[in-house]
Amino acid sequence: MDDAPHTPLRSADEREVVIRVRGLEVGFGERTIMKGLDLDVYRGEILGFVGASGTGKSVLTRAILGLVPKRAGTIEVFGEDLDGLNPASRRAIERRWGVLFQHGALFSSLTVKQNVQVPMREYLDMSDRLLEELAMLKIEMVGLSPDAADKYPSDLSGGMIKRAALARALALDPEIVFLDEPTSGLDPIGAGDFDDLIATLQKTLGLTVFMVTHDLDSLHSVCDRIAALGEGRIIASGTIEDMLASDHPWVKAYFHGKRARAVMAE
Ligand SMILES: Nc1ncnc2c1ncn2[C@@H]1O[C@H](COP(=O)(O)OP(=O)(O)OP(=O)(O)O)[C@@H](O)[C@H]1O
Repeated sequence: MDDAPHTPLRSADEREVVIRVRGLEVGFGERTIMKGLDLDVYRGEILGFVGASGTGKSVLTRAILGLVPKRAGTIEVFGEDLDGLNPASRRAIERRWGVLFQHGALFSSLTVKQNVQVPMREYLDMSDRLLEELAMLKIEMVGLSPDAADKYPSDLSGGMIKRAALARALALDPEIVFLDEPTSGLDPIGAGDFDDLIATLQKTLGLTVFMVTHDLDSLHSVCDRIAALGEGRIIASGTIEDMLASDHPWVKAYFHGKRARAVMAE
């Protein structure tokens, strides 16, 4: 195993790049979902990832996480090429990210606290007392009351499930969190509260957040940068102002559409 400290990847303007994707190609059978896709994610930013339904936002997220195979290209996380890692180094990288999948994906037979403890039990060797304390800390961190800890997912509201899933994603103090449509299914107030929570955690913990979202409110209120996926690659990226200035027809329709205008007017 290569234990030498890695020199962080830097962008041209000296920002640290925590995820670098180059020339990525992913497909299933005869279908190519993305090809020649390049993307940089910078440390400490909230990157909102948009694109029409079915363009491959979840597939890209899963490809970065190593859950779907790629046909070509490189994916570097924290400066390490994920293809070149032995299993121990790979686990060490995985410990440094947390994931909130689209539907929360909590284990229904486990309580909230037990769900939060799953990654802790897998990666950490600690006493039951410490596991208990750490899990309660994460539950509190996402704004759930202590009595939610012993509830089962079926006893929780949609917003509480998202928070519990976020607590589990934060279980190992990750540097990056991947959120796949975290506000889908929440009412606007619940979605706004969740956005505020993400923004607070990003500031207090210095998290890098990779967030797939259709939620224009989230894009406006919490994202530092936005990347749009279409035609199997990144068709536009930058601040909300950059997106508003884009000539790409889909980006234009999305950011200047009726719903976008309503959000801008708020
Ligand atoms: N395991 C798989 N096998 C075959 N096709 C797949 C697989 N996973 C995803 N796809 C296909 O890849 C395409 C992209 O799917 P993906 O879920 O990434 O879209 P998305 O941009 O996240 O969409 P949405 O916004 O609706 O969630 C879809 O056409 C989907 O059917």
